[in-house]
Amino acid sequence: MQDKKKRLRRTMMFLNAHRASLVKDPYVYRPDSIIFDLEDAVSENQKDSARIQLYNTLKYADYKGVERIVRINGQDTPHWKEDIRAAVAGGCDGIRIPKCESKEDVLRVEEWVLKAEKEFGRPEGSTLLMAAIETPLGVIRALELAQSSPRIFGISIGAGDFMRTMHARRTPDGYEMLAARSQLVLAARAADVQCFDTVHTDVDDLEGLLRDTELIRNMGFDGKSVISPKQIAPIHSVFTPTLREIEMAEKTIYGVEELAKDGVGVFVVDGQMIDIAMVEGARRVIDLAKASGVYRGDL
Ligand SMILES: CC(=O)SCCNC(=O)CCNC(=O)[C@H](O)C(C)(C)COP(=O)(O)OP(=O)(O)OC[C@H]1O[C@@H](n2cnc3c(N)ncnc32)[C@H](O)[C@@H]1OP(=O)(O)O
Ligand SMILES: O=C([O-])CC(=O)C(=O)O
Ligand SMILES: [Mg+2]
Repeated sequence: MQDKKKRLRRTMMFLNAHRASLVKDPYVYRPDSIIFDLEDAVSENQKDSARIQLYNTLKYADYKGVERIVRINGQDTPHWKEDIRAAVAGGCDGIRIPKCESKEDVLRVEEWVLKAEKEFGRPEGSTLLMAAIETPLGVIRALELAQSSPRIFGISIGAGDFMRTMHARRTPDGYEMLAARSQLVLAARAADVQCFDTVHTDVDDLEGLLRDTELIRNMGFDGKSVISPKQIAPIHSVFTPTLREIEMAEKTIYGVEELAKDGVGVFVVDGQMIDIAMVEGARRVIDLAKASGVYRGDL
């Protein structure tokens, strides 16, 4: 469970669960996770057929190890309980709960997930949850949501609904998102769960996508939702440690190990002061490099 919760999720690609052309083989684009959307990408009169298509896809398509998450409809709709049954019966890895505002929003979903696990003979507790935060109240209660259930592996910010409910406007610099992003990443780190950024809706704006991704990676986010395969490679490039970062991490780990024997606690590598406090960050760089498949060293 802990391994599943902590897996690499640099990109989580949304797709409309109703569109056969999208669900048939999206794993070929190698996102870290797929999010089958039953919520806003599916029109009201297609909800039932989207759910049936979702069940069949989860049950019969081999996604070659790519994680399969389902975004259910909101709890103010008549759909969410059936969404959970279809997702769990099909064997999804996790459920994304939209527009979360309180612990109860998560606990209600958890109750129905457990019922479905029992009904369809899935291992109890195996379906993970993530809380999507998309309103001011949700942002203020980010820590409560991040700590709401042992099934929670992460929280995410959704800019579309957040801008709507804040009466705010998106700008290229993203200042209007700064308070929410900061609050989310603080809550996620405090609760030891992952943190994901919102989608970049302009699929042709590579420059803006890279700027946003650099920003959220520097803030401590673990990944970003995407809406198009075009967005996967640029985001992975930002989240994959560079050769220089890997070399510096190795020098830090080996250096602290070696010099500690001689009673040296602080030293300089390439003009940079290194001390014991930097080892944890260096190990994280190596772990991310390993998970991203670019590490060739012995650590
Ligand atoms: C604010 C929110 O709530 S966001 C979450 C809900 N939104 C979504 O789920 C939208 C997901 N994205 C999509 O549906 C589509 O990318 C759209 C509608 C935005 C654009 O669709 P298109 O115009 O077909 O995109 P485009 O021409 O770039 O597609 C190129 C290829 O990538 C595929 N593709 C595009 N988006 C996706 C996707 N999300 N998942 C898998 N494959 C995709 C297309 O099928 C196409 O494949 P092909 O060349 O084999 O035919
Ligand atoms: O969570 C996301 O990025 C997509 C979404 O629902 C929103 O922006 O409202
Ligand atoms: Mg939304």
